[in-house]
Amino acid sequence: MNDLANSRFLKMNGLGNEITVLDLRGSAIRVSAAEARSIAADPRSHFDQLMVLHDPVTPGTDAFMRIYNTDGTESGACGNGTRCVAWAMMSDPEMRRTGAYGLVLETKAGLLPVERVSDRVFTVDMGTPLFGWTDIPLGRPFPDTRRIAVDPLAEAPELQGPSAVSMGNPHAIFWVADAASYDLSRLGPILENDPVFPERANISLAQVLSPEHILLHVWERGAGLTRACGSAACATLVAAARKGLTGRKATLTLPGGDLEIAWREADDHVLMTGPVELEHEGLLSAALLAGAA
Ligand SMILES: N[C@@H](CCC[C@H](N)C(=O)O)C(=O)O
Repeated sequence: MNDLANSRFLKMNGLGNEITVLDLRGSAIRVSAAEARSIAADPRSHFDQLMVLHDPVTPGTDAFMRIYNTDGTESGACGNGTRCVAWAMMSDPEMRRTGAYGLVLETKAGLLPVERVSDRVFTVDMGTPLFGWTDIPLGRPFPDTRRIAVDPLAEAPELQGPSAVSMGNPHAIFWVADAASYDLSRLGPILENDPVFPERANISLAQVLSPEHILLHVWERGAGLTRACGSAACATLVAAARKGLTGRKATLTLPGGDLEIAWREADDHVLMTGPVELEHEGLLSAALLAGAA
């Protein structure tokens, strides 16, 4: 029997970004890429991101999170998933609970302090954005990552000069006049795999509506078209502010709803505020996991 078979999971979402939460604290079990893909293959536990909780590593933190995409690859950041984990750790009756109003989560990319704003609304301190071409990373030097170059697409040659940002994961933001007019499910996989992104990238189409409001459609690396992406919203606000298109605070409207993003002047940290929803709980399918190497 697979170690994960019949483990309890929570199926949640952050603005429709599908999140499955699995609590492995207190055990030495690790999820393999094949197991993550099996969990994603079951409609009950399907996810854009699987958030796996492990015992804390850094003193003063509440848990270490490993974040898996649908294709089994791992990411250093997931804003919507981090809010879901915070709700689960503070409110799920069967989880070992911690932090009534706030906690600190850790990923391979750093620390993420979270505060509860109301029952199902949380603010995550997503940390400091990085703009250096080696930090993002990009495959070749760009002195100014507010505008980089990708291979032109035959069907949308105007998609050029994206901004590139790391929020603990790589993001490319294309500035467009009408985000909804593009077929991102066709263009996303090509742009995600452009040779300029050696670790691939999350692809955003951003339409600036005003200095306080951006419309955003996101193709997620390793997961595909999603209804929302928290780290993309943070990366987009920061990139827009650096280009002088917005101030340091804006509402980001995604297909799943709104996120409030603020880029704090005092320490350059990006704060993301948004809701979470619990859909159902369940037990991981033993039959599907039996097929995972
Ligand atoms: N949905 C997430 C980001 C997901 C991570 C991404 N696909 C990656 O591989 O970096 C969010 O809400 O931030």
